[in-house]
Amino acid sequence: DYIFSKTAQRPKIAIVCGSGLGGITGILKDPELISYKDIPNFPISSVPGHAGKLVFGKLGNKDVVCMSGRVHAYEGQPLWKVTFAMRVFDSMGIKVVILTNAAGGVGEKTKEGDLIILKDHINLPGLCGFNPLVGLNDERFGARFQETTVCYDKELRDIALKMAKDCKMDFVCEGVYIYQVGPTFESPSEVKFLKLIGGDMVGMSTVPEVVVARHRGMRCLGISLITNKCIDVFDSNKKPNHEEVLELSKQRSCELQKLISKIVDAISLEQASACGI
Ligand SMILES: O=P(O)(O)O[C@@H]1C[C@H](O)[C@@H](CO)O1
Ligand SMILES: Nc1nc2[nH]cnc2c(=O)[nH]1
Repeated sequence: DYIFSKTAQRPKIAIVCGSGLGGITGILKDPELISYKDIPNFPISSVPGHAGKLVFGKLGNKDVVCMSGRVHAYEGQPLWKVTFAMRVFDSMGIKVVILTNAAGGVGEKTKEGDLIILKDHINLPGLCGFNPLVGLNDERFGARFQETTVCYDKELRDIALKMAKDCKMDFVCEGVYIYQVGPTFESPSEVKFLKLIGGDMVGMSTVPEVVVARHRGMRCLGISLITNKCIDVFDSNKKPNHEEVLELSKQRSCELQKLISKIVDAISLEQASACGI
């Protein structure tokens, strides 16, 4: 109610901006900003590169809302707060959520600067009991047992790959994202393990949000920017750090904005509602 009292825009598409990836808010037409701190109960990020505002506006010919800044579990927030925005989006009538993140490349398939469309994820903490759907379930908001066979909408993934091909972006492909809570970056042995279990990239966000968004029936598309290669050799002098993550995000932000704009243009919202999702 608070959000709708502040804007007359009624978007059906939400975009969650990962670390340093909030630049897309700068290309929205007729932007209207709402600070997280003014929205009742909305959690505020403490991480550099996560601004803390909802920005409504037009991307091409469609209304969207961008979440510039997200909270992560490693900030000490419970998962219901980490995923709170998904419940807000659902009550606003959002049908499609595009989630971006900065991630470390795990396998040979990824290199710095690649944009990887999430084909699937491994919810490592979820498998060990740290899942946003743990707790009493209110059937009005989704089933007790949520299936996760296709978390990342096939039609949206195909659109993303086609748009990347049309734009000759040869650094875009699909991959599997592993969620770990953080805030530690991975040790070399952990990287070997992540590779072994089938991950292409690893990050500290997105998956809890997607689990809740799917529980609410919203269609999801995930895009990882590979900001660094995870280090799987012992005694390396190279160390991952948040500054290099933000630097790479800055360098690739134009391409990511272009890709998201094309995807949003190509999304058919009519088709989405015709499928009942
Ligand atoms: O919000 P995202 O997943 O883009 O943020 C990543 C994970 C950590 O928050 C941070 C590490 O540099 O970037
Ligand atoms: N877990 C994790 N998250 C990241 N976000 C950006 N780079 C990384 C990384 O190497 N590991």
